[in-house]
This record gives sequence, C-alpha cells and structure tokens, in this order.
Amino acid sequence: MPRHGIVAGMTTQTVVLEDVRATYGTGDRQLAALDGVSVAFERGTFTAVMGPSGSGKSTLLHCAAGLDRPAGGSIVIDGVVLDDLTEDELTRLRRDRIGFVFQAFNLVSSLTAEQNVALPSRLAGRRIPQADIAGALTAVGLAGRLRHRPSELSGGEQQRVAVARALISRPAVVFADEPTGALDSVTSRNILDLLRELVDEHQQTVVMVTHDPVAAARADRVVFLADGRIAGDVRGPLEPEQIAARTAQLVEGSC
Ligand SMILES: Nc1ncnc2c1ncn2[C@@H]1O[C@H](COP(=O)(O)OP(=O)(O)OP(=O)(O)O)[C@@H](O)[C@H]1O
Repeated sequence: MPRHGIVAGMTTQTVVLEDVRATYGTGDRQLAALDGVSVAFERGTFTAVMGPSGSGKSTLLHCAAGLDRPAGGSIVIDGVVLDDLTEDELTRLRRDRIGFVFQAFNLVSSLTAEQNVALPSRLAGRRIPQADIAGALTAVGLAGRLRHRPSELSGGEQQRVAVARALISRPAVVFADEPTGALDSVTSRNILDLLRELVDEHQQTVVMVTHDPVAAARADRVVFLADGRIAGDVRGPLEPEQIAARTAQLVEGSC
C-alpha cells in the first residue's frame, strides 16, 4: 500500500485498516490494544464492532477515525492514506469526511445543544442553517431541548446531542462508540433507525461499537474483536441470539 496520498483504483468512501497495531504505556507496562488488525468497511454499509470489555473496540474506532495514531500498520479513509498526514491534514480530513459519536459524548459544557451540534461545522468554516440544526435535534427526539446546556440534560439526552452533532454534516463515514449505551429501548431503536437511514438512503458508511446484540443485529455485518485481534467477521442478517452467543464465547475465552 502506498505510504502517502490517494490510493489509485480503490473504491472511495471506504475505510481500510491494514495490520494496524496500537499500544499503550511503555517498557514492562506496554500493552498491545490492537495486535495486527486488518479489516475494511465498504461504502454504504453498516458494521457493528463487538467483543469483550478491553478487547480494543474503542481503540480501533479512534485509530480508524484518525483520532489516535497507531504504532504500526496503515489506514486509508475515502481513498486517503492517513499514515503520513500532518496533524492539520488529519484534522481537515476528520472535519470534511468523518462524524464521531464519542463514548463520553464530549459535549462543550458552556454551549447549548444546538450550539454543540453546530460547533464542528463552524470550526470548519461552514454555516449550517438553523432549521437544519433544529431538524437534526428533532430527529433524535430533542425538539424541546435546543437551548439546554449539557448539565441540564440527562445522560441519554447528551448522547443524542452527540449523535445529532456527528450526523449533521452528512459525513462519508460515521464512527459511533456505543451510541445507544445510555438509552431506553425505544430511543435506542430511533437512533439505530437514523443510522440505517444514513446507510440505506445516503450511502454513508457507519461503524458502530456496541455491547448490545439487539443493536448489532441492525447492522449488515458484525466484526468481533478479542485481545486486540479480529476474532470473527459475520455478514447479516443476524439474529440477536446468534450475536449474543458468539459474544459470550469470546468473553469466556478472554476470562
Ligand atoms: N489511555 C489508555 N491508557 C492505557 N491503557 C489503555 C488506554 N485506553 C485503553 N487502554 C487499554 O487498552 C485496551 C483496549 O481498550 P479499549 O478501550 O479499546 O477497549 P474496548 O474494547 O473499547 O473496551 P470497553 O468495551 O470496556 O469500552 C484495554 O486493555 C485498556 O485497558
């Protein structure tokens, strides 16, 4: 794989990880969070990433989105090789093509819900019409919360603001780290409907980390991680029970 620039002939709007390694700590305390992961996410598909706690799911998402630099291997997003990009180039790529729903939401506490949703686009120099911002918050069930600050919202409401923020600019790729983790089953289904709509109607690519077999069953494919390696890769349609059984096997194996 070329080390820099656009990869000729590669289908655009895909995410390709080749032998990606990620470590935390140094010396005796060094831990391999990702240990040679190779996986590709095709354009217009919805993939769930599952696996035991600590198996490397969030690290995979952060590396794939260019938020963390891997210790080795290669990552291509939408035809652009990330490996040698400068921090500024990476930031631009993220703003232009990637939406990220963080596990911890990462909302700015001093800003209202609508200001949080508009922030990434504003930083990229784009103005989003007020009606679109209100529409995105309405789509996640927060029509009555536009002017609320994060401290005035419940955990699930903050999570939904984070989802609206990631989707508003219609990024080519959406990475979502447990986007339904704090939600009741009805709200969770609404968020998953939204993610499906991105894929089915707009050909966006969605990669979602989840512990919930019901949420994973809405994806086209489930990639399983264990101990920083790919431990399974199954294409749907899948039943939640099948997904739960496979996850339980991996959890038992990692205990
Ligand atoms: N900032 C960090 N410093 C040191 N170790 C870390 C750090 N972040 C993650 N790790 C370790 O890396 C491994 C993978 O972590 P990661 O968060 O990617 O797992 P995960 O599968 O997303 O877990 P969970 O399901 O619990 O969110 C774990 O062993 C974790 O303890």
